[in-house]
Amino acid sequence: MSGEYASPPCFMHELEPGRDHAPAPRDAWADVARWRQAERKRLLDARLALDVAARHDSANRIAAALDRTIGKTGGRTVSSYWPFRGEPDLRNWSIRVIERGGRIALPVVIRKNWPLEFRAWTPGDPLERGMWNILVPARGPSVQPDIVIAPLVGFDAANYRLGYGGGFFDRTLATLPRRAFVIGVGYAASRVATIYPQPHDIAMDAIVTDA
Ligand SMILES: Nc1nc2c(c(=O)[nH]1)N(C=O)[C@@H](CNc1ccc(C(=O)N[C@@H](CCC(=O)O)C(=O)O)cc1)CN2
Ligand SMILES: Nc1ncnc2c1ncn2[C@@H]1O[C@H](COP(=O)(O)OP(=O)(O)OP(=O)(O)O)[C@@H](O)[C@H]1O
Repeated sequence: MSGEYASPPCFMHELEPGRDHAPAPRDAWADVARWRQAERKRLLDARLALDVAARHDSANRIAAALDRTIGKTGGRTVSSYWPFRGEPDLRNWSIRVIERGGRIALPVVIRKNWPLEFRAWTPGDPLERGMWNILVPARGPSVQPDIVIAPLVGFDAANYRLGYGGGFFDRTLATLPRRAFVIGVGYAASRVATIYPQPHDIAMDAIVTDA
């Protein structure tokens, strides 16, 4: 199901045609935040309804598309992710990156409202349960990725990403000491017309899906 017909945030009715200037929406962010919350739920429910075979097939297509988008990963550090809540499983792809001479890092939540840390990971390294029970490397150096893969709940035509709502990737990308190439990864069915981007939202350099 596509997201094209989802209802817009409440303030949209204020943008009447024929006005020479639209009034500044009152507390537009509160309306957008409410809309995003409902949209996340709709998109996550749709994603969790996919069966295992469909998800597996999608992950393979995404892995192939990532290879085309990134090219050679030898000598480069790629931030991947440990999948949860129906995200495409890129763990085998991540291992292949290492086999081809690249490095893999995984994002670690240090605390809420704080940038993520990226921690180096190779197969066999011990993992522990971090925030929201996501598995993260138990130790290992903090590294700066050249390429950041940001799993998405939704995305739009201008490459803006909707995540779980913690603001972690936006906060992290805003403070990276060195610019990275940022790729939003998810299912083609997670596309919406717009996520109503806000000043804090940072567009992805590319979106990779199973389409
Ligand atoms: N696999 C994976 N790992 C990841 C991310 C991700 O998107 N995918 N992250 C990408 O950022 C970070 C974790 N971000 C998360 C942000 C919010 C929630 C979450 O469940 N939030 C609650 C609401 C909490 C609140 O608003 O206070 C919820 O939805 O019920 C989970 C993970 C780091 N690791
Ligand atoms: N650079 C930033 N500095 C301070 N606050 C930020 C920054 N980026 C995002 N936030 C805050 O984070 C909150 C969540 O933002 P948003 O709805 O865009 O989350 P999201 O992109 O879906 O989440 P995530 O990146 O964790 O997957 C908002 O309240 C927003 O103001």
